[in-house]
Formats: sequence, structure tokens, C-alpha cells
Amino acid sequence: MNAQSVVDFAVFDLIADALTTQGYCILPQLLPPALTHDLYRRVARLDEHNDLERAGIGREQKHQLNENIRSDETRWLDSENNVDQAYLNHMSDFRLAMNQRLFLGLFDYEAHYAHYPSGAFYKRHVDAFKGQSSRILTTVMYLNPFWQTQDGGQLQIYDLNDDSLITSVEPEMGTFVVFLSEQFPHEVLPAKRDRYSIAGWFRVHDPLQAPMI
Ligand SMILES: O=C(O)CCC(=O)C(=O)O
Ligand SMILES: [Fe+2]
Repeated sequence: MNAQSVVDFAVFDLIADALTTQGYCILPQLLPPALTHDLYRRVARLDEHNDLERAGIGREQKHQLNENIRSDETRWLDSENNVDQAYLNHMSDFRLAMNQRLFLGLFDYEAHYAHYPSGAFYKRHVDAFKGQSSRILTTVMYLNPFWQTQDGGQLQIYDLNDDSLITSVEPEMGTFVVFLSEQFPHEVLPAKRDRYSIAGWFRVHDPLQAPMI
């Protein structure tokens, strides 16, 4: 085992412990800074080229409704792209590490880039409803150099039982958040400058979607 994998193992232990005891974990840095930087450049370029789309665009009425709930723009990661694939590889290691430690049976991972233009928000919601979703763990990786508190855009995480605010996360470059998808209502406060991230979900196999081989 090389020095890097010893570090990774220690970090995975720490994350697994935090998920067990409190259901969430916030790390100021998970990935190598060079990769974080490449991800930032990639999403900034997608934005520059208008390659991100208003989240959840559906039929007109649904879209209207959606606009009151969230106003971010997204794009799914593409395994054909080297930078996206590098991120997905890290998440694959993460998935296996959590399965080994917590027996979660995580089966796959889906992730999209998100851009919150100035003024954009995502109202309070949960990512998965008990017994209705295959999403088990939510992850968010932030890609915003030099974020200041006055820039807004904090992720607010609430207690499911008493609605109290558990923690407020600054979307600073490299910060990684993971939490149990069913357990934590959360919201993104209006951002006052461009806010970039990768939101992702580890899922268990959904028996309704395809037969397990
Ligand atoms: O960007 C964030 O901080 C959270 C985004 C979110 O809640 C979601 O995409 O479901
Ligand atoms: Fe969410």
C-alpha cells in the first residue's frame, strides 16, 4: 500500500464514521487540488459555451412550478470526457469504500454539474423519499475559488424531525459534502455570484428499472 492509499483509507474511515454517527460529513478537501481545478475549468467552460440546461425542464406547467423551486442549470457528467471520468473514478473508489465499511450495497453513481447564476437558489427539499427512491447518499463537490460569506449560496442542512438548522456550508473550492439522501432536508440560499458544483447520488439497484443480473 502506498502513502496515498493510506491517506485515502484514513479519510474513508473518517467519512464512514461520520455517516454512522451523524448521517453527514463535510470535508474541506477530498480530491487532489489539480483535479478540483480541472473540474472548475471544465464547468466554467460548459457555462461559457451555454452547454448547461435549466434543471428539470419538462412540460410548460411543470417548468413554471420548477422555477419557483430551483433555478440552477445542469449537465450530466460524460464518461467520454477525461476530466469527468477522473471524477467518476474517485467516486467509484468512494462507493466501494463505503460498501466495505457500511454494507450499503451502493450499486451506481449519477452526477451532474450545476451552475447557479447570480440570484439562483434551490428551495428546501429532500433528495429521496423513504421507500420511493434508489438514492441513498447525496454528494456535493464545490468548485468556487475564493468564495466569501457575503456571496451567499450556502447549503443549509436541516434536521428532519424538528426543522432546526444543523449546519450551513460555504460552497468553497474543493469542499465535499456527503449525507444520507432521505434524512436531511436542505436548501441552497440565493447565490450572489456564479456558483458551480457537482451534485451526485449513490444509488442501490432499483428492481423496478431493470432485472438484476
Ligand atoms: O449545490 C448544493 O449545495 C446542493 C444541491 C442540491 O440540493 C441538489 O442538487 O439536489
Ligand atoms: Fe438536493
